Amino acid sequence: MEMQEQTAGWGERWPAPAKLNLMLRITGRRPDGYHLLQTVFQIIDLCDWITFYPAENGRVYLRNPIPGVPEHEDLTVRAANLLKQYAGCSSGVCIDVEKNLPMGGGLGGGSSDAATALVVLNRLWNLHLPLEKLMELGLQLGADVPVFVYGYTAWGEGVGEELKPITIPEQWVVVIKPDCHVNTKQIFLAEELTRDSKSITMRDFIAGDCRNDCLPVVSKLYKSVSDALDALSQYAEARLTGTGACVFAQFNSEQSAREAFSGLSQNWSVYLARGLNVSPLYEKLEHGSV
Ligand SMILES: C[C@](O)(CO)[C@H](O)COP(=O)(O)OP(=O)(O)OC[C@H]1O[C@@H](n2ccc(N)nc2=O)[C@H](O)[C@@H]1O
Ligand SMILES: Nc1ncnc2c1ncn2[C@@H]1O[C@H](COP(=O)(O)OP(=O)(O)OP(=O)(O)O)[C@@H](O)[C@H]1O
Repeated sequence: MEMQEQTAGWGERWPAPAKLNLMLRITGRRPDGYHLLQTVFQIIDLCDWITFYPAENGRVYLRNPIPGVPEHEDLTVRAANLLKQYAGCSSGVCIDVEKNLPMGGGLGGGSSDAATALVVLNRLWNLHLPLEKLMELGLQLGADVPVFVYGYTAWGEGVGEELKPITIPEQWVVVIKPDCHVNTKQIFLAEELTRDSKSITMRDFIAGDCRNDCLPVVSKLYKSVSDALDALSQYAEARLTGTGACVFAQFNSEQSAREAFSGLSQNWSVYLARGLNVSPLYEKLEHGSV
């Protein structure tokens, strides 16, 4: 029995879901240059999958490093090391990331990988850190990490770390990944970016105010993003997630989403997904063995 408790969860696949920013307003800028936002993060069912294996001598390493990302910079490795350092933990881990989410797409894949590492290793290493502490550690890795630790579709303010629950219909979505990587920093540094949007309420958002202030800058700099928006607009209202490059549209029925998906797949890299109110990571934690 004791043995089983020690090994449960190791060697299992844990989901790291993507998010969409259903709206994104920039309401100001902090003295350190970071932008103050209002956003709605919706978790979707497209996922990376992460497996953790015990490792000797406190080593933290990747089974398969992502091409182009040095191992020590990988967000899962950084998350594991941060957790070890904060908790004074001497355990090790070998991390296997099955990467499905496009990088630099505005879907938050790297951030979600980091959040899954924080939440699952907290359990596997028996650290018992509270969720708030994991969110705080996550924020040191990136502005999108806290929402994935939180694990619910949320209304976000601050730089995205002040989160409140919001329940949204779990609609079908079609996501296009244009063939470019958008550099988040470049967009936030752009002179022409609107930084003084008025704050809105959840009610304004639900009534249809879902502008993304990054859209004009991104579609001007990246033609393939504006082309993708045009293509998707033939089926439904198309929006940008985060700073892009991905664009998405919501559909009320699976059939209408599938029609758009098929129509677009010939010319675009497209994903069909479902909006969720609860992260699949938490579904697994509640029903799984850890
Ligand atoms: C655009 C969003 O995806 C919306 O969810 C996030 O705000 C961006 O989150 P992220 O990719 O985790 O970004 P980070 O890695 O924290 O930041 C990348 C760079 O973008 C700029 N940045 C980011 C977030 C923010 N609120 N203001 C900023 O000015 C900073 O220059 C930062 O160095
Ligand atoms: N495990 C990881 N998965 C993806 N990217 C990683 C990872 N570790 C480090 N990175 C780095 O982080 C960068 C951003 O990746 P990510 O997938 O989070 O982009 P994104 O979808 O644009 O995120 P966001 O919506 O947070 O801006 C990558 O280009 C890569 O250099």
